Amino acid sequence: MSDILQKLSEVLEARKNADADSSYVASLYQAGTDKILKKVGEEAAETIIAAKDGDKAQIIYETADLWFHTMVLLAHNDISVNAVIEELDRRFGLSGLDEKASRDTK
Ligand SMILES: N=c1c2ncn([C@@H]3O[C@H](COP(=O)(O)OP(=O)(O)OP(=O)(O)O)[C@@H](O)[C@H]3O)c2ncn1[C@@H]1O[C@H](COP(=O)(O)O)[C@@H](O)[C@H]1O
Repeated sequence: MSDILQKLSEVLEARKNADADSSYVASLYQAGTDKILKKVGEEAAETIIAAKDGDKAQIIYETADLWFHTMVLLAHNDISVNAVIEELDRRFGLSGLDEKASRDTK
């Protein structure tokens, strides 16, 4: 895992014991799943708009917001970022078309 994802994961875990008044992440945990999901949805929509506009800097900025809020969602569900990385690793080299074909025959 990249160093920043590892370091951010550790901060997100530590924020489970933080005060919502002094931490944005703690305030999301305190607000609960619906608030976190709302932020994930908003950031996904903003990423889509940036991509439609063809603004590369804005796509990077909004994708960082989206990844960050997705990581908060994972942490809130006690799922490590490594679990997602392991899933991507498991899929590595398996064509999406082949994977879909194997599902369609089941
Ligand atoms: N990477 C981030 C990060 N990316 C985005 N954001 C925040 O996510 C929010 C994005 O929401 P919006 O752009 O919609 O802004 P907003 O209108 O203020 O949000 P709402 O009031 O609608 O919730 C902003 O408040 C950003 O500051 C982040 N907040 C924190 N981090 C990381 O998380 C760490 C812990 O943060 P705290 O818990 O606040 O200490 C920080 O040190 C950073 O490393």
